[in-house]
Amino acid sequence: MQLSDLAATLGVRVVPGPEAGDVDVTGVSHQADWIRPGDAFVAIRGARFDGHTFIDRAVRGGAVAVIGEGLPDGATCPVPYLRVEAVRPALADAATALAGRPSDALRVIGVTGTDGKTTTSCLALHLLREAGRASGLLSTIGYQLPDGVLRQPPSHFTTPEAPQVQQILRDLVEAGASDAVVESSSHALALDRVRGVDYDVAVWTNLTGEHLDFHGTMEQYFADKARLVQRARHSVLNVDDRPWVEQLLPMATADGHGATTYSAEGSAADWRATDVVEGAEAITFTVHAPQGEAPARLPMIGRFNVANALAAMAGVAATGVPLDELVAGLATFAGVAGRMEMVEHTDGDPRVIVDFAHTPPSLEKALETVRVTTRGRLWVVLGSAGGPRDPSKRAPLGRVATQLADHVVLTEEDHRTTPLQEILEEMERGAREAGRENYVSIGDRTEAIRYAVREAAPDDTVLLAGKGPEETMERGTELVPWDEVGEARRALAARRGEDVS
Ligand SMILES: CC(=O)N[C@H]1[C@@H](OP(=O)(O)OP(=O)(O)OC[C@H]2O[C@@H](n3ccc(=O)[nH]c3=O)[C@H](O)[C@@H]2O)O[C@H](CO)[C@@H](O)[C@@H]1O[C@H](C)C(=O)N[C@@H](C)C(=O)N[C@H](CCC(=O)O)C(=O)O
Ligand SMILES: Nc1ncnc2c1ncn2[C@@H]1O[C@H](COP(=O)(O)OP(=O)(O)OP(=O)(O)O)[C@@H](O)[C@H]1O
Repeated sequence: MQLSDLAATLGVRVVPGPEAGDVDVTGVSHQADWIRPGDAFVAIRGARFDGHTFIDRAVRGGAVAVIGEGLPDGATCPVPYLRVEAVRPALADAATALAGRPSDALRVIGVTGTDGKTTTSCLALHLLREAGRASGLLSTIGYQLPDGVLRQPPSHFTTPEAPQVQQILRDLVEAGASDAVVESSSHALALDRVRGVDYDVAVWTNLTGEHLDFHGTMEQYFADKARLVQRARHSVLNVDDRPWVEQLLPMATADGHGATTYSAEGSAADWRATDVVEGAEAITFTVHAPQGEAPARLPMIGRFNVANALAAMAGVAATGVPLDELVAGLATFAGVAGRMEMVEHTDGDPRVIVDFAHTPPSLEKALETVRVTTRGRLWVVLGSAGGPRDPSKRAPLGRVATQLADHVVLTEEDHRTTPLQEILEEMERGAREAGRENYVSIGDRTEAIRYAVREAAPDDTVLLAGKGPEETMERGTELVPWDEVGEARRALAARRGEDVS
């Protein structure tokens, strides 16, 4: 694409560099180290750096133009400069145009919400594939083309920046995909990372207090997430997500857009689940849909996964897949790593479950649902993240854990540069304020897991909460490899007296 055409797309004029004449722009990046020859570099003023500082590095990497909100006083640019009003929308618009607007050629289902995004996205992908659609996924766990291989984009976001989003959608189109599921975080919606995505369907799971360190207030968090529902031609909304659903419905149906509702808790809705039976390894229920009703089996544990299943089914149904195919697809879902993942065990071992719940509401739901299928006592091992993460959830996590589990082991979870002792004390305070004393604090997570697994009886369940599938632990400024399921396996082996040194 010629730079003059890109400038026209962004509605701005080019400030020429020392060389006269137009240039061909072949890509775009906001990260100087990722620039390939022919790219435009987008200079973002961030929290830590001004991207303009990296112009020389980007040009050495082959950048042929720079897009930004204005050069710093006295600075010059060795290549043409496009001055825009707002740099993040420009990054998205440039990336979308350069990728050839790939989402126009796809049916796109966007999934947002505080909890359940990844599970719902993976379920939706599975249902689409079982219905015979060549489909892809962009999610916290990585991205998948129709070949089903899980790949990682260069930055580890739920939803990466616009150039990667658009590149992945482009790759999907080139790989022959007809459908895409895009897990769309509130950060991505607020920071215009998905601005160029043309959503056919928006799926909303729920909204609870999280990420307020970024959004500031619940109202802003809601408004940022609601952008997805406003943009999509059809929305799938959770009527149990009060009070937000009342505000969402009119937003979703403005501009002649459609909406369907779902409820896993027996409320009136287009999609409902009744006769829910939670088993040790699967949940069965009757699904009531606009097309009729059918018995369904979901091979997962966790009552909230009924809501995720309804959300995914309603989202995929909105793209034209019939109910019988959805129900058949549900029965063959293999689950998502680190979400209610059961660790294999032998007779005499307690049941150990690894789950990603890291907010007080999701921990509450996780403990409630695990309790239903626990014959003996319920243990939970958990921590709370430090550094920039919201400190206000530490005491509620301590309270919820000690109120709903019989035994609680408080431990580390990415404390970063926050003193671990400070986090443990806040969680202990939450427990004490609830009048609970059923906890111990063991800072080292390996030791904490070994303690709970060793002390638990065969009928007990040990829930390892908060780390889920994460592959690293942030201790101080150190990033150490982490494998929660591996830790659980070694703890079970140690309990059986095997050598795990
Ligand atoms: C709050 C937030 O989202 N900030 C984002 C912001 O960072 P920042 O303002 O600190 O940027 P900066 O590091 O000062 O750099 C400014 C510019 O210089 C560039 N730069 C910087 C250094 C360098 O060596 N070279 C270079 O080119 C950067 O690429 C950037 O364009 O812009 C950066 C560039 O894209 C993002 O990496 C960064 O995400 C931060 C690291 C982050 O933690 N984001 C998380 C919280 C996030 O997005 N999470 C959501 C939700 C997850 C969930 O649902 O749980 C997600 O979608 O993952
Ligand atoms: N519908 C739901 N309601 C409440 N809690 C849920 C729901 N679905 C999943 N959870 C809990 O949240 C955890 C994370 O699930 P999942 O990864 O699907 O959500 P997410 O929204 O993608 O999370 P994140 O934004 O942190 O990546 C699960 O391990 C489970 O404990």
